[in-house]
Amino acid sequence: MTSRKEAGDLNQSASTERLGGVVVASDVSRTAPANQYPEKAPSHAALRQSFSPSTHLILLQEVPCAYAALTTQSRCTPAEPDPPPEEAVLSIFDVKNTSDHHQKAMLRSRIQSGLVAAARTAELRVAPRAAVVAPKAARAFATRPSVAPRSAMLSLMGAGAVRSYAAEAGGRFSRAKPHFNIGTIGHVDHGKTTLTAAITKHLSEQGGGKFMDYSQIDKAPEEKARGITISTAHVEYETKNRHYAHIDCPGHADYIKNMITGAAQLDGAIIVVSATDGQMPQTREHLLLARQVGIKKLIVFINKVDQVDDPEMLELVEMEMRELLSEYGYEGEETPIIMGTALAALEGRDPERGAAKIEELMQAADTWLDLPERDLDKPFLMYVEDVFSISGRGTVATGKVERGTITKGSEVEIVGMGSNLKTTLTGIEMFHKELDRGEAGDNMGALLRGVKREQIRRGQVIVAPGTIKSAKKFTAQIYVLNKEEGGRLTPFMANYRPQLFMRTTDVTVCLTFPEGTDRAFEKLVMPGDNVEMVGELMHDIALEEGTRFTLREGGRTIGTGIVSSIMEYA
Ligand SMILES: Nc1nc2c(ncn2[C@@H]2O[C@H](COP(=O)(O)OP(=O)(O)OP(=O)(O)O)[C@@H](O)[C@H]2O)c(=O)[nH]1
Repeated sequence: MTSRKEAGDLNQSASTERLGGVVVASDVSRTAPANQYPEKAPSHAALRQSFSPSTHLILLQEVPCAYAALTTQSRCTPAEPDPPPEEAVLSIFDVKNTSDHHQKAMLRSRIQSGLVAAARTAELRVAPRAAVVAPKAARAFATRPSVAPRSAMLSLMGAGAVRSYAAEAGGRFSRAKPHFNIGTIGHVDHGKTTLTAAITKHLSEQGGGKFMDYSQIDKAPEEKARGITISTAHVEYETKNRHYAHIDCPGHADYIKNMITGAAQLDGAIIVVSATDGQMPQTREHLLLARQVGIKKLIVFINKVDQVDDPEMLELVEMEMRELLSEYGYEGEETPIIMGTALAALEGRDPERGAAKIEELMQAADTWLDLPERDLDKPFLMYVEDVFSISGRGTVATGKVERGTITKGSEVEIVGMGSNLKTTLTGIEMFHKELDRGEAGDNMGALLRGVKREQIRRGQVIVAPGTIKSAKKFTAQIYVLNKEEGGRLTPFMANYRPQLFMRTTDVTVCLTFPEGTDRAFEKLVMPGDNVEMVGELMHDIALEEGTRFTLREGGRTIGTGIVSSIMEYA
């Protein structure tokens, strides 16, 4: 058992991150003196001591095999497997003494993707406890657009609310206005969250939704302390013409993965650039990702103009943004660029550069950002993002409907990760309201008949039966990010194994050159290259021609790609 002192050391020197009240301890082995890795990881009880009693600690129970093997190798073992639910610890023991670079990178990616899943597991675990405290609390089962996972967790803990199904919450979702998924992207601290709050404030004054202040969007207290957004937050508002779901994408480099998942759901985006800094590395990276995830048009908001006195400086930022947009395949000359101050709009001062600019921004959104073709006529496909057990109702999977429509009572198939399970969709809900029909673009919850919680996982797809297959091997066109875009500094060769992120899933992929490639054994792929490669996945996922994905290694994005053909189905 680790002593209180050791646990305290761990608190200080291990890289601990706080995710909405959840403490994530990583690199625990780093706390040991060099060459003396702990024989055993600190116990749950020891970790518990090092954090305040009010901190919610959870355990990542589903330790991936590779991770388990590697932790053994580094002579760390996961924390006690089954601590009391409300006091579990998510302990991540990074590996210091494995020399296998690829395995290490893979491990890191797995850890990152495990965080959100773990937070969600915790959220479900606290639900029954909250129910005891407040049995009559408002019952609302939240799909993704209205409440971010992390904020949902906090509201569960704070207000004692319990997840339940929409039918119990009452009301029906209105489709009076066309729906648009918009988001704020851009470099860290350029003002994305402030702008999001300012938009809700402005529109709420015109009756277009509810004002969400900064702290409601940028929710967790820990996060406020660090001043960075960790998870994507979802907000809902309306203009005269449209209903918007808004995703505030985090700008911090560590959380690009979240941004990728968030950005993948965007129909259009507002790229926020601070007038003081101009474009920064993440401005470029987010632009590239926006293009790769199929966002056709953007609007630029040059923020913090109150801090720049020189009009020439503003002109320069605008000019550079237009050039950058063109460089990344956007219509640089025509794209609306609005200059203002989100903070002034939020604080209700300087109306000319504040509120008026938010109005201009939303008008540009209504007119410049085209409503996407919803692919309504194609066969139904939804990526599973979260899975919940709703007592008395059954299993609900949430996610974005990629294409097609679905009505209650339809047959569906769950595909990917070794599964092709047929079932019936018995309920659909969105924004806490029940619907008879779900359609492309919706973020919906799907109630599935006779499916156990363990039978469906994030990363699988729910589809019209027989319309997509799970694949293991494919060819793809890949763009490898260069140094300026935050990519690798060095080239890689065949058999490179980064982590492939696609919509709600990630899996290790082995990249080789297509058959017949001249001198493939010595061929190098340089940062900045565009290259055709063959990818073989560690496990199968639903794939088809045109599927886009992102490649990451060691916590950073190294490339993006698009599937050009399927070579082998699962
Ligand atoms: N002077 C001034 N400050 C602003 C303005 N907009 C935002 N800020 C400040 O800039 C800082 C960062 O703003 P955020 O909205 O948190 O930035 P963000 O892009 O969401 O940052 P991350 O969530 O960390 O990616 C905050 O201190 C804001 O108060 C503005 O128009 N003028």
